[in-house]
Amino acid sequence: MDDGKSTLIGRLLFDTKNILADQMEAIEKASKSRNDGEIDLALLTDGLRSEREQGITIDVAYKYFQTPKRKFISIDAPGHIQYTRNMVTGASNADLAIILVDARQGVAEQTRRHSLIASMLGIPHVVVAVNKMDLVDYSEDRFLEIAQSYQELAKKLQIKDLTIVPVSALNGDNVAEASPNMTWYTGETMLSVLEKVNVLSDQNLTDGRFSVQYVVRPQTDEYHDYRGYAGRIQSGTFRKGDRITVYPSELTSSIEKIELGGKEVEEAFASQSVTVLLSSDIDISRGDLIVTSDNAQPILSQDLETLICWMDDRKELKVGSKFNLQHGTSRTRCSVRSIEYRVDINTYEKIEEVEGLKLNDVARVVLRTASPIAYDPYLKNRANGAAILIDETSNVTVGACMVE
Ligand SMILES: Nc1nc2c(ncn2[C@@H]2O[C@H](COP(=O)(O)OP(=O)(O)OP(=O)(O)O)[C@@H](O)[C@H]2O)c(=O)[nH]1
Repeated sequence: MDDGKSTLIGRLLFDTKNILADQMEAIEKASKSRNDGEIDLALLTDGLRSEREQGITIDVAYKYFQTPKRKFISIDAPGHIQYTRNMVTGASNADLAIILVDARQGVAEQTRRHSLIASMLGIPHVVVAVNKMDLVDYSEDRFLEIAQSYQELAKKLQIKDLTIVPVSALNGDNVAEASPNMTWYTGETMLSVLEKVNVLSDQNLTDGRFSVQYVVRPQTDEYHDYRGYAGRIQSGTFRKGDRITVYPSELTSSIEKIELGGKEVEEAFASQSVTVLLSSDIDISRGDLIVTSDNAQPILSQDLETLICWMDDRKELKVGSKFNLQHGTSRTRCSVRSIEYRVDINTYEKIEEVEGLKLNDVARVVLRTASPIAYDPYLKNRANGAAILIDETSNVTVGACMVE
């Protein structure tokens, strides 16, 4: 909290000229009414803050910006512990996580928690912004001290690609432009890291997974033979003629037609929403998973070993607790068979013999589902390896699961 998240995002938008003239005017006006009269870039993201103060539950805030090299979506995961839930839901399909550290405080509990979650979520690239360098006289020694303690943490979490940048979000040092105040730093600016990071290799582009959202069956004579399956491709590519297997039934067929935005296409790939028609009439319903037969197949099972981030502040997760498990478009009941261990947030050690999970606890939990689900291990396929736990009575999301 208050590490400078809003200011950093504001600075990125400002320096990359992604702020509209009218927004800028409003910010200048609002800043003038404050005592120091300096432009407060945090005001850009402050719509969020006033909502939060009114106690309205906000979900993840998305901000879009671009440079000549790339388009970005920034997902704001507010820093307070209670907001970890937003971080989990927002971050499971993120390519890169920026973790902010206040240079005066160094690596804090929140840094450890967010880093653990980034690593659990398999976010492939982590950039640590050591912020407020202006408040520590742009000291190289202070930066190196923080960088070293973060590197130790990163090693334990097996974070693969790590970059640590000293910045001042307020003044713009090393955000989009190299800092004249930290000539000892010879690495890249934050923006240049964001622009160069290789994200294509992070997606699973081979294993076709398509979770059926609707069965399309127009009730008119003209279309009486039409039977399409609409949904979003979670991973991989689907081509006309591909052999497919449907889960959980394991019935097979092949793709006759793919429709994208009302037009027929030869192929479609991850994150596109399409309607698929098959060459034979097999029984498929909402929640089924269509898979390309010639690639790796998912695991079909009722027993799931998962890493869970528990998000309920009222109830604890206990052995025997029952939930609805939402995986892709399928929903099934499940119960907790065992809690193997909980992860200590400070040392990342495994604590065994755990009675129950409290808000924000991260643990390894074995679940048993009422009907089999077709999943992939999360680290192989993030889209088809993640699921959420839903409270049966309140219908609220109470846990995020990464299937192992
Ligand atoms: N001196 C200095 N102050 C900064 C810097 N970055 C942010 N601040 C100040 O730190 C305070 C908190 O900044 P915010 O951007 O609102 O922090 P936040 O992390 O978004 O805070 P929450 O939204 O409450 O989680 C503000 O007063 C900022 O002006 C910096 O690089 N240097």
